[in-house]
Amino acid sequence: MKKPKSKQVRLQSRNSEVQQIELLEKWIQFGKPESGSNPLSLPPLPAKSPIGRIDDNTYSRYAGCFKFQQLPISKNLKDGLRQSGYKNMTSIQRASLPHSLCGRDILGAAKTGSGKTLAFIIPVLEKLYKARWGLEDGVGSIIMSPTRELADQIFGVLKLVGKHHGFSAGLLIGGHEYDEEKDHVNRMNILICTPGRLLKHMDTTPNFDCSQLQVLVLDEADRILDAGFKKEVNAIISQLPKHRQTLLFSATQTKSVKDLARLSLKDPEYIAVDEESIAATPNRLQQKVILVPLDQKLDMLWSFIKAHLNSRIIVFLSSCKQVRFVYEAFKKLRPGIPLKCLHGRMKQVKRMFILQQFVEQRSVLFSTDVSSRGLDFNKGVDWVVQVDCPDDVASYIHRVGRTARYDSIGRSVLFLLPSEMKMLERLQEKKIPVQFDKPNTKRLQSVSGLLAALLAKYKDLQPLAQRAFKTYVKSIFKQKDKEIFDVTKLPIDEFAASLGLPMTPQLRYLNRKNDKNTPGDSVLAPEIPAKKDLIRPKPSNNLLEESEDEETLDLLRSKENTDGDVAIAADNSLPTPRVAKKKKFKINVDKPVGTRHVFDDEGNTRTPFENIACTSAINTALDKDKVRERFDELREEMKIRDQEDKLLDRKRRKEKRIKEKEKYKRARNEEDDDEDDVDASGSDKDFKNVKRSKVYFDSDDSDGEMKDKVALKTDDISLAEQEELALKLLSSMHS
Ligand SMILES: Nc1ncnc2c1ncn2[C@@H]1O[C@H](COP(=O)(O)OP(=O)(O)OP(=O)(O)O)[C@@H](O)[C@H]1O
Repeated sequence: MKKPKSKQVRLQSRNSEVQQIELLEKWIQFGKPESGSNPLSLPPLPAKSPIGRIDDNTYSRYAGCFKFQQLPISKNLKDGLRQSGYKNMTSIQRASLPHSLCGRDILGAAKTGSGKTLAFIIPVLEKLYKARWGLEDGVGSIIMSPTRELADQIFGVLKLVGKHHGFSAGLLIGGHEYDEEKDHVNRMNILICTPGRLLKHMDTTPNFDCSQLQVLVLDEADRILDAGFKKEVNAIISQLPKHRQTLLFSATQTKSVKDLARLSLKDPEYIAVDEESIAATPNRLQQKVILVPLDQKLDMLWSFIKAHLNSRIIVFLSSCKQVRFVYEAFKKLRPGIPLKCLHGRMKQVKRMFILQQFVEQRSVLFSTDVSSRGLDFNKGVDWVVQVDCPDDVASYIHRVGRTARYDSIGRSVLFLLPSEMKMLERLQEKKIPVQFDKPNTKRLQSVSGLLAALLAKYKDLQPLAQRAFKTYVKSIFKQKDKEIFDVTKLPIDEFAASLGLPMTPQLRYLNRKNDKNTPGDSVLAPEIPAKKDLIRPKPSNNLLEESEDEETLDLLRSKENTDGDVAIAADNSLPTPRVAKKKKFKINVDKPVGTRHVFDDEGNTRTPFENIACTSAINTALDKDKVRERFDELREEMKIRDQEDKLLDRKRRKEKRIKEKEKYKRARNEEDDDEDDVDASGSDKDFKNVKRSKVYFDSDDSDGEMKDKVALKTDDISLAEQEELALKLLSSMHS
């Protein structure tokens, strides 16, 4: 067991810490680079020149130095860096650290894989060290990342290089136990978080206080500051003190004055180390663009995977649904290399597990843009394959940046449709050295036939293929950049066939009525049951495991579906599961639904009412008008009661829906508060909508049930009452 330090030893170490901080402060002040200067333009320090204090008033130069050991940073950090294998600084570290260590705000841009993480972790640790920050001081620094995986990775680097510092650090991301975080968050000095989760703590954790914040870091700053996170980030910033150091880093930096004004940066240093460089992407990255018709994309991908069975490959597709279909279908075709998939709808634990497996094993990872930013697979990715065109050049840069990191080599290939060739121009305009090639079709292996057979064999795959088809076309339809993404130029039918679909699902928003292959509305009309008559049974298959409910609901509640076309029409190619809705029970006083029959003297059946009313009438010669009058009265009475019942029913349904919504909100807050933190570019936005629709659907469903119950109840009451009233009527007539 470690012996507790004696009072004297503690005093000594405190004194030496104070002295070290004093020395560091003086050293930093002495060699402070001019604001706006570029430390990269300075010559390196002569070999074997002294480091730190030279004499009483002179210190060594640190701006322009090459080694971490030459920086005015604490011994603890130097030890941490050395033990983690970091010796020489990368360009972005050399350019930014002399400024950030002086406490200046930084707006840093450098290529992917160039070491930006250390460029912000070092000033964070040093600022708190020099302020002698302790447990009781609370949150001293916040590091925000757009995705959970990236936050986790930053946390790992912080733990590694900061292990000799005594700061407490916490990872606040969705998918973690919120209550556990809540208990510890107030004792954390450094928080690494996604915006949604941080805001949640700001809003709900008692005594959560960031008023003493010293340093705010936004990694992938352009992403965090874009529209997807705007609300959260504005709310967070409004709760942070203005007097702080702010560091913004990204490979594709924002220079928008509006964005920077939101952050109240003070004379920030603009550090763009690669501005002069020929390429905006890593030098050791070989980049290819190939022209692939839409209906050959999967053939090309399959052939590519078969030709690179001993590689680590990331395949980017545009949506979760694309990812799931291609992953499931290719898995069944067994290419001879492990396949994995990653998207924003997966549970956090599973996401982390998949990433871990991908690092450990040569495999193919099918992914959405959730893994396009910041992730550093330490064993290296051999290939980045972009099957679907990225939204823009920035997205391209981040995707290809998953390979060729630091000093390793890497290769990437982008599939472009003939209609997307404008993207090639855009890449070239941004100094991205891509080599354009025509694909080698001789080695192309066609999989569409195999996919069709798979779809016929595995019914689970059919809905996946349909969704992949529809989501892809819709994503192109929704793209703003029509110069690149033109849905009218897509060979829709060929594309559907290439996924193995026997018929092209209908896409009404494309107005393809005249298309031979896609039956128009009028042709489809008799085939399609009205939406109200359909209840899609929940698919019971293991392919639709995680978040399948949401997907099913998404399908049911998608815009297309609410418009009453796509989901149903699309199923024209498949046997549409039709389940008639339960009939609503209605009370008809004129024709009671009572099942009890009595027989008259001639053996004719009579309903209870007839029996009571008519027979009595015959026997007692009742006044028929009086009877009719009384019946009318009763009918009116029934109507009023029916009305009351309906109101009561509506009120109950409303209350139930509110309860459901509240329950959902609570659950959503706890589990997925930072859907926003994951890739707002589609997949995770989808997720939000889907989750929402789940609740509405659930409540609708239960409403449906309730309606039936109420109707049955009304029926029960009315039958009983009918009898009771009839008896009353009898007695009144007798009297
Ligand atoms: N000074 C250094 N010496 C050696 N390796 C380094 C150094 N700095 C960073 N690295 C390594 O380089 C790799 C990329 O670093 P990092 O993840 O910080 O890049 P990045 O610029 O943030 O990339 P991205 O833009 O994709 O987020 C990591 O594996 C990291 O360990």
